[in-house]
Amino acid sequence: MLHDTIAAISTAIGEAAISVVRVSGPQALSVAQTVFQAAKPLTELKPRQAYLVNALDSDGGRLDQGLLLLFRAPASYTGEDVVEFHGHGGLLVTQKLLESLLAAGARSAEPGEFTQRAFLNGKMDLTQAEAVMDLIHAQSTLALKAAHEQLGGAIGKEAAALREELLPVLAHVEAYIDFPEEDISPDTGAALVAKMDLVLARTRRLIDTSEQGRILRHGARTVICGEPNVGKSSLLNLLLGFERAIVSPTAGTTRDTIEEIIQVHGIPLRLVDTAGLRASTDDIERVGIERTQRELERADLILEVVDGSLPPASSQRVALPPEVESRRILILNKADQGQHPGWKDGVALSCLDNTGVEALRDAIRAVIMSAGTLQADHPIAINARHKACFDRIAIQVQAARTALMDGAAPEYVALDLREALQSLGEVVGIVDVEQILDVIFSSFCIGK
Ligand SMILES: Nc1nc2c(c(=O)[nH]1)N(C=O)[C@@H](CNc1ccc(C(=O)N[C@@H](CCC(=O)O)C(=O)O)cc1)CN2
Ligand SMILES: Nc1nc2c(ncn2[C@@H]2O[C@H](COP(=O)(O)OP(=O)(O)OP(=O)(O)O)[C@@H](O)[C@H]2O)c(=O)[nH]1
Ligand SMILES: [Mg+2]
Repeated sequence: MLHDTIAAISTAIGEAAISVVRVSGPQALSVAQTVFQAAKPLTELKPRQAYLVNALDSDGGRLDQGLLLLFRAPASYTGEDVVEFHGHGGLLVTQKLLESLLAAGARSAEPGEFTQRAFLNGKMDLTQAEAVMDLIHAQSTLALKAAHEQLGGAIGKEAAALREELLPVLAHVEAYIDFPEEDISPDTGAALVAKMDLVLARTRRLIDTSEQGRILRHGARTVICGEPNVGKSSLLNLLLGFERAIVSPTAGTTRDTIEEIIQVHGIPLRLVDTAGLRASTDDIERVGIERTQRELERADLILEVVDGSLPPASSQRVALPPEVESRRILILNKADQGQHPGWKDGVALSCLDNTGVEALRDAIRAVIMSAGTLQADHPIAINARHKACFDRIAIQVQAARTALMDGAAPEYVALDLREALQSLGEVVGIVDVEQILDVIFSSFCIGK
């Protein structure tokens, strides 16, 4: 079990109005007793009630005055005794407070260790612990919604439901192991196959949400491309709302790709501004252009910018493979200079006077939504770790199904089913998690 007591600064490091330092573990109250001066011994204070106390530094000198909040195990975030101090948000005062708690016997918490303890103490399953970080990292409304859903246990419930479907199948098959003289009858076999098919369909539906998960967690890969000088960097700056990329009348200004995350109608986009596409003899520019080509191949969305005031010419257009055509939006920039009548479609826009941006946002949403990967009404979005587990589950259930259909011995069918159940346990962290815990929690913030 967890015998030591951990402490960390749980708010961002920097000057702020308030900062929170927290302690969790069996000695949380005794450690805090050394550091905080309250009217009564901490054990006599009411849990979950704020008290104004003095905080002392490690030499016993006055350090800060702030609010103390305590939680008694198991009714806390971590499931352990927890003491929080909400002090003045100064860099030095907060750091000294942590040192004082460490001197009083707490150990510095590792990244994610509070949430890891919440998981280890059964306060949440592994998918919920992961959702805590998704929630903190969310950069769009839809990502936030999916994180809330997962934090509420949506993926854990799906895993539990699949387990409930699979367990009776396994029990049934195992019953035949004990009676080797009896074969599984065709009727029973068909019923078991039907149940496995249900599990397979449900598993595949979950796997299908991993693309949505990728977009919500990392943003839809959006490439701004076009000839030099058409206004690609101006468009990036316009969508971002600040001057991120250098804009200049010199063609070939942008050489390297520039990436930023923005939100359009609740959808996160990882926006990539690229080097203008043209035949170039400049080595550096050529590398930039090759990079653009690679980005185009893996893009979820392509914003192709042309100067709409000029007549359409093939040199203006970016040659794209047909399969990405449905993901392209043609943007006729420089609408302030008038639109050449030769352009038949496209979204007219002016980076100079800000017109056409709303139409572009709508077009972006339409393209992303029509790809079918994002579903606003289906906020479940599994991550790469979940996908690896569900992929295995699908393979294992499929193998059990094939074995059963082929009349294999029930032992073999049972083996595959047990593996599938094992993988289901991994999703929520019931089994086999020791090695993955460090990987998951090390990506957390300290103090979370
Ligand atoms: N000050 C502060 N704010 C915070 C947190 C925190 O730890 N401290 N949280 C964390 O990072 C989040 C809130 N999450 C929390 C989740 C459960 C419990 C808790 O005390 N659970 C008990 C009692 C539940 C109840 O009374 O309904 C339990 O689960 O038994 C506390 C915070 C965000 N805001
Ligand atoms: N009139 C007008 N000028 C624009 C508009 N958008 C951009 N420009 C100008 O066009 C020039 C090129 O803009 P950039 O955004 O640097 O173009 P780019 O496509 O990123 O160019 P490269 O990085 O060289 O490929 C600059 O002088 C901009 O001020 C617009 O909507 N109207
Ligand atoms: Mg540029």
